[in-house]
Amino acid sequence: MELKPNDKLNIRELLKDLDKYRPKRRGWTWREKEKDLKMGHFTYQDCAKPLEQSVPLPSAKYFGDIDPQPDSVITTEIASGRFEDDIRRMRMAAWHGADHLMVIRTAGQSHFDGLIEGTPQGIGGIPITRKQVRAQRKALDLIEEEVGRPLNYHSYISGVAGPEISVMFAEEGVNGAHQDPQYNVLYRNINMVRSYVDAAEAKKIMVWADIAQIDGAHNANATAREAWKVMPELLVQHAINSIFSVKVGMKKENICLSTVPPTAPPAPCMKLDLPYAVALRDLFRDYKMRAQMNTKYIESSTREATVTHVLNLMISRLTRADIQSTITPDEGRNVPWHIYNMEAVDTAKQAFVGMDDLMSMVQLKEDGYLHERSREIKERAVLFMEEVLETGGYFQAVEEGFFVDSGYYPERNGDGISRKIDGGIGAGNIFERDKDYLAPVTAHYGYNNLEQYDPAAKENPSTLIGGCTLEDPDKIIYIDELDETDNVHVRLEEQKDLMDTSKLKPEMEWRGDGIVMLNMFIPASRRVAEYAAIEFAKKMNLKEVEVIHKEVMQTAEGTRVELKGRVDFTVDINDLVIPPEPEIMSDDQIRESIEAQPLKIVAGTVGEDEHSVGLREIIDIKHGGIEKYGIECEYLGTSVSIEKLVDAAIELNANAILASTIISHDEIHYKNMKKLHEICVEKGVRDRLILVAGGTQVTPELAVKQGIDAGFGRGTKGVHVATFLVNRREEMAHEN
Ligand SMILES: Cc1ncc(COP(=O)(O)O)c(/C=N\CC[C@H](N)C(=O)O)c1O
Repeated sequence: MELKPNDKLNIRELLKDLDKYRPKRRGWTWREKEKDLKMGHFTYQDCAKPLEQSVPLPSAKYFGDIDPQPDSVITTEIASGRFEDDIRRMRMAAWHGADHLMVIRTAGQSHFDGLIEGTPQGIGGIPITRKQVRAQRKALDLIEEEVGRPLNYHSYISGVAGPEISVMFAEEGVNGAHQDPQYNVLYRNINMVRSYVDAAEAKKIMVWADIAQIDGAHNANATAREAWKVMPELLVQHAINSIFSVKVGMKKENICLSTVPPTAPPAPCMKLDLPYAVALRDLFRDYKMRAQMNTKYIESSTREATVTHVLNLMISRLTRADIQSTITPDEGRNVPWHIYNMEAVDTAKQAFVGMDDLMSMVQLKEDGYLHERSREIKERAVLFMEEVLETGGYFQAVEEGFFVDSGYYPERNGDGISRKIDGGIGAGNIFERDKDYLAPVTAHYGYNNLEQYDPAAKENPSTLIGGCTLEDPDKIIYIDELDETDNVHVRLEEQKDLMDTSKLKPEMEWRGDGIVMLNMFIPASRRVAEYAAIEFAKKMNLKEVEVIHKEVMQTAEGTRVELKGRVDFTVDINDLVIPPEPEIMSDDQIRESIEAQPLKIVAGTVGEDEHSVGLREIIDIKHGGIEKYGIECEYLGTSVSIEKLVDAAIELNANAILASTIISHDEIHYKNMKKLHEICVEKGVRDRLILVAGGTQVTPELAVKQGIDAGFGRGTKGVHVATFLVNRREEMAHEN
């Protein structure tokens, strides 16, 4: 299979021969930094090798459509619950610049004490199964070919089945995984002895597979009553998982500390979060930093979340982020929708390239508040660790509720998460290995009496069985489906009307869900506005209408309301009347036509409007404007009356009038177009003048309805206008 940019990824095709699929490689891939990267007019210092195909930022069009890629790996979290839909989201995210696709697991998979098989639908994420992992890794093999950059596939090796999942991930070429026994203990109440024994095994296998590890410290940020209070303990949590991983044999460049700036505005978050970020990177300078965005202080305003996340990105830029994980700005109101995954990836890309080479201009002060606060956090962390040791070690400290206490250590409020050493899920099921214990497998932690059969096997255990599944994937028992009703084939059958057909339905979470969003301002108080908005949406025949965001503009004057609702109908592409894309002639064709028959225009920004940039770009030769074709342009400036524009055209015997109509309040742009047409008719020159209007809010079809010859909207370039003028003059010559 090969992906073509204009063809959808064929899920059915992808699912074929999954039993024969083998991963192309093992291990994590970091971005290739390119020093002095030249793109367009600019040189970048903190960027990586560009993509071969991508979706640039909207404003890239002003800079020759460049799409510089920051040097940090960028993560997007994928969580729809249907892996077949997630694959499309992964492709979109990869085109927007994500190279770390992190797949959230279905709720509670941590408590499954074995592997799940097949393709059941998940809740808030997918049940991580071999088949789903294979399908997604196989898809990423194709997607990385089309964007031209390796893509890291990631999910979680936590929970009761951690070791089993780590083996499956190693077999399936998974590139990154969360693995932190503290997560099991604190947040999933899995027995701590079991969790550390399992973690040793899982990490050993991750080492073999070169899987990059992300720890679970970020969870304390989200769980603590006041996130900034757990900063000392977070350093301790990072230390525990990091050194445990090193002891198991994990290399430090694969140990990624998961760190979240703990606060968000209106707190003075830079003042609170930057010292912590500095302290962390100071203590753990040999390890990788996986910067996460704040998920705790996030509400239903995607705007507010985005600003908070840009501040988080600034901390990353001021310190270090080897992996920049992104949180969708709609995290605070529902399961992330794919359009917001792209927003989050774009926010990271945009902020990072916007802050390119920042540290060549600014420096973090090494004295004063920043230094003192950072040092104080480290001191508190050391004291915390010392007390853990005094109290009898980690297990004892957990039992005494040391962790996620709402006090700022050494302040204690006695409300930490306490777990019994002999309690929790999986308690009491750790057994000492017998003297003759043997496991002929390549990656295995601890006592393994291989010499009893072959002393040489100690270096290469699986030689005893001719290779285990890590050497011989044909030994993997691949199970296709276990549930005949809850699987991807049933879902695809349900969706068949919307796949490979001309029928379209809007979607937010899943293909065919019909979900749309509405944004409206209601001039009423919050409660009234909410219920009025629902009523409007219902009258628009939306189903299951739900308000997903309310924002007071002023308590009495009005409220902004965002809603979601469902449409039940489809639109057939074949029924759409799509006007042809404006054709453009080659530069030479235009020049030849103008040389053969000179063309003169008058232009101005009409009405009481001072915007001039857009029109100048359409006209001026230095912007690739129409002057470059030899068209003679008489520019009358801004705030030009319609009458003056027409009189100038008559006086100069021009062929055309170009009116810039940027302001669109009260449809003034269309009113001015209508007036332009009418004045030309009144003066008896309408049939010899080409009338063109342009502006960012101009819809071509509506412009022509005002009587002018053409309207040009956002993104128009000189070549579009020049092509139109040449063609329209030709038409008029035939008409007269
Ligand atoms: C160490 C660890 N293991 C497993 C899980 C989740 O695993 P279950 O939900 O199946 O228990 C988590 C959760 N956080 C990861 C999402 C976060 N938004 C992130 O980007 O890190 C975790 O931190």
